[in-house]
Amino acid sequence: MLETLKEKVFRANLDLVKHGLVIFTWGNVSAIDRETNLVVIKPSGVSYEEMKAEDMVVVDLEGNIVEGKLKPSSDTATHLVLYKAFPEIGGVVHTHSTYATAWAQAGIDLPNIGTTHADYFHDAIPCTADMTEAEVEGAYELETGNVIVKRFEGMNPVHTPGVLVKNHGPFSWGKNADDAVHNAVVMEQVAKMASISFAVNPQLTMNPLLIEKHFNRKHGPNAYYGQK
Ligand SMILES: O=C(CO)[C@@H](O)[C@H](O)COP(=O)(O)O
Repeated sequence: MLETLKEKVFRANLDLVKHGLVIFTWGNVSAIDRETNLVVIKPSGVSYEEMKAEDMVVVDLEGNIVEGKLKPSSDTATHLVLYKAFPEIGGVVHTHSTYATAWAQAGIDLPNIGTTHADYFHDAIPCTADMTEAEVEGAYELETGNVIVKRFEGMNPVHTPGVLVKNHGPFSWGKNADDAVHNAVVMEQVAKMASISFAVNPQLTMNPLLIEKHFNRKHGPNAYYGQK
């Protein structure tokens, strides 16, 4: 079932390697079929070199395996929370990419201080709060999703398609798996740029007019970037 989506999710997982976002098996991509509400996700702990499209696992929104010989990603419950909370999204990515993870470990929001950031993320990329003992000792991956959703109260997940899970790493999302991977690559790049910028000048500023200009030129009703 969902063979086409399995192939897309498989290719998207390989793109994490292509773009230098993962070491070993440190990452995962999923996508949802909104007609059936079934999610396709990579198997846990399988090297990208050995992975095949038919290894992708199909689960329902409660995490039950609907099809697949292998165990789904250990982060599956987090992906599922995001699909339930953000009906606009179609794909989710988690990595331990170096610079975005470093910001997550630093425990602060990744500020919007450049047009590269503003082209894809309207706001600062938020960092979640510390997880409580109950959250860590409980259904950890489920609670990881819950702390992301709590951090996004009052925020638009389409305008800011990513988050830094404190002391863990980045999650990104998009309209499909490829879009989620694209946003994961941008998150890593703008985290790297911000790290260098702050090292050069800790007193950074950003023109709010540039944020609106750059975000709106790629998003929304009057977008004009590319061949639109
Ligand atoms: O965050 C982690 C581990 O801390 C995970 O992202 C793994 O690094 C990938 O796990 P699988 O998807 O292979 O289960």
